[in-house]
Amino acid sequence: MSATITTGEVLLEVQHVSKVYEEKKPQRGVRLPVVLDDVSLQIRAGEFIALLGPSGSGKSTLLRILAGLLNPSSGEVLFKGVPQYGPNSHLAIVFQSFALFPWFTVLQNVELGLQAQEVPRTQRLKRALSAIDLIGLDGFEDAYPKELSGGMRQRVGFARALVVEPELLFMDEPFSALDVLTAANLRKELMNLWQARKMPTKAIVMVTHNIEDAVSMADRILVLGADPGHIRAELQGLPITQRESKEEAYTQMVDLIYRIMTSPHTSVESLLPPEQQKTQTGVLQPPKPPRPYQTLPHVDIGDITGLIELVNASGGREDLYQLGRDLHLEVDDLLPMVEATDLLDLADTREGDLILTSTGQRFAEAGVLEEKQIFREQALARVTMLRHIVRDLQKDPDHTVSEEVYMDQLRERFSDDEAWSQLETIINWGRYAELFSYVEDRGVFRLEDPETSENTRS
Ligand SMILES: Nc1ncnc2c1ncn2[C@@H]1O[C@H](COP(=O)(O)OP(=O)(O)OP(=O)(O)O)[C@@H](O)[C@H]1O
Repeated sequence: MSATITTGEVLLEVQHVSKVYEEKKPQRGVRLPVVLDDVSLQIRAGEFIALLGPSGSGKSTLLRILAGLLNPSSGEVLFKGVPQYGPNSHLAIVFQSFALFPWFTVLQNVELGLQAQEVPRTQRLKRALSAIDLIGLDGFEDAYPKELSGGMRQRVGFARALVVEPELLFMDEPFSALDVLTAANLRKELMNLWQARKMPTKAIVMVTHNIEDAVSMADRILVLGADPGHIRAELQGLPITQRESKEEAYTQMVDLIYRIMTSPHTSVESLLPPEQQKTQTGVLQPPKPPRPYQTLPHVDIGDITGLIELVNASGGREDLYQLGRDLHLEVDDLLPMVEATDLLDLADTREGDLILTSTGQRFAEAGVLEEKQIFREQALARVTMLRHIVRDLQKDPDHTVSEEVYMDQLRERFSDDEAWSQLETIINWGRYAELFSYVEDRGVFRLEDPETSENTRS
């Protein structure tokens, strides 16, 4: 699927790119997950693109493939129509973690960007000083990174990227390690430089977790979906004059993206207001069908309880965007919690709202013991592997079963890491529901009281 809503010269593109991370030592029976599946994207001169998507949807992988830091497993990367292999010298990246050398000064860190290009010493110095000046670091040339605040360090990150005068600037969550005010300040300055064309960069691509960053900065917003990673929706950004939180169009756009991201299995088209369906969107992919097996969101019970209680306090229905704000959570952190409440049939999502079911309402109003009882009933009814573990424990003469039995099943469906995470969530939920105990050093599940758990037999 290709970009369709912008018109400048195509600088960089990926065509039908897929990615599977090969293991150094492949293990038999372990499934290698497809991280990106048939992604095509064009980056055009003059545009600022934001890549949004749930955690694990492959945003950083896509950015690294575009930058030539990672090879796709299939598909092509083209720079101005020419196939690319290896790092692209026409672009620079700013990372979340700043990635500065602590033993070099600000000036030396910025100059480093030019050393690889073999720019003569005097020119290097001139260009580094001018990048330092541009990004507001004047006076800090001789300081070491440890003497600088997070915001100033990230400025060094920007100066080091801009000193090479890249045609494309990539940013991987550039503001997420900064406090709110510092991030807002740097964001504003960057946008001023970009909009006033004070930097030589022709296009910017930013990976972000923050919907508001995307809406306030980007000309085009790509929302990735997961399992496997793909471009789910392409939305035209707002005109610059409407990119402020007091504007109605801004609130509507943020709300729409929230709705898209919190409804991973709903067609984006059905979430769009009719007037937007034709005018403001490009590619809209039908949702990937849910996996034919269950995937548990990794969420603590306390978070599920807190979310349900908060929605109950708002009368049993609350806007997801508002919930994210109340809980100070990015959509990526809210999404697994919403999925968990949906999986346990405690709440449903509809039109961007989270609505408690009658069981969810009972759960919110219950005391601790009853809450646990409801959780146990819901978990047994809805979580297949928990039900299987309890059934196997009841059948076993010692009421003990090894975790390996379930890890073998999980490894057939998930990567090794994800299989362990799935098991960990099953253990947490099962322990809370008092369905079994888990003996960590032996890696076994045990039925504490086979008599009382008789009623859980399925
Ligand atoms: N070097 C690697 N080797 C193996 N798997 C990897 C590697 N890097 C990333 N992955 C896996 O690829 C998937 C996508 O990761 P990626 O970091 O691209 O996603 P993302 O959308 O940027 O996630 P996040 O928002 O959490 O940073 C994840 O499941 C991750 O575990």
